[in-house]
Amino acid sequence: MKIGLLFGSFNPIHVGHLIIANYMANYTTLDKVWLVVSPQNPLKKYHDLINTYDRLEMAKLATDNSTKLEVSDVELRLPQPSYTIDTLTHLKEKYPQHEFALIMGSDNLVSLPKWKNYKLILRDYQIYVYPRPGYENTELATHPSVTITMTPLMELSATFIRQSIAQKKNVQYFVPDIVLEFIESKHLYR
Ligand SMILES: Nc1ncnc2c1ncn2[C@@H]1O[C@H](COP(=O)(O)OP(=O)(O)OP(=O)(O)O)[C@@H](O)[C@H]1O
Ligand SMILES: O=C(O)c1ccc[n+]([C@@H]2O[C@H](COP(=O)([O-])O)[C@@H](O)[C@H]2O)c1
Repeated sequence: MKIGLLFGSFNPIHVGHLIIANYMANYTTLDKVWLVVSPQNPLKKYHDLINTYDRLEMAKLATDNSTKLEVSDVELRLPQPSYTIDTLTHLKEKYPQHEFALIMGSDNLVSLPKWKNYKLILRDYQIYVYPRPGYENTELATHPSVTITMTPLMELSATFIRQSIAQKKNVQYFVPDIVLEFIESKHLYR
């Protein structure tokens, strides 16, 4: 099977993530998309990063009724911070029957040269990129491993959702109802 990997902190998962993942699983040659929950992003310093298990649980709840989206906890068992090349190497060994590809926004394609062993990533993996406003121009866009898609976008971020919850704003529809129920029941991001 050809599996697209969408890496993220998912702090929390929101409809922006789900729209991208579902588009990639249905409108490209990918068969499935795995949302890989990163315990610690190597390039981000959070002060409000909640427990990895709660982030994982919300991602699972959000994708429970999908046949094409799955959640992977593989990075919980790997050294931190989570370097994508290391996770890819691990997955390739563990699932030799699958072909793995990467999914990322054009913002990440611009910063890809800062990632660990990025040349190896480009050499060995296909990358499906969705455009993000302000990040249209990067020479990597024409790299043979890169496919630029026409994904519909929803400019929403987990940062905005966390801040909104802290300000007691109603974030219904930014996250699936079941995720909102989880956040409220555990008093997250207050
Ligand atoms: N609204 C969105 N549309 C498209 N891609 C998104 C959107 N929000 C996040 N992404 C992408 O999803 C992946 C996982 O993102 P991440 O979990 O860091 O979410 P985030 O909303 O950007 O979080 P934060 O605001 O906490 O930094 C990243 O590749 C990121 O670029
Ligand atoms: O491997 C790296 O060097 C590397 C550097 C920065 C980010 N990443 C991965 O990219 C994912 C999305 O990053 P971000 O900054 O858009 O949230 C993150 O969860 C990491 O798995 C990976």
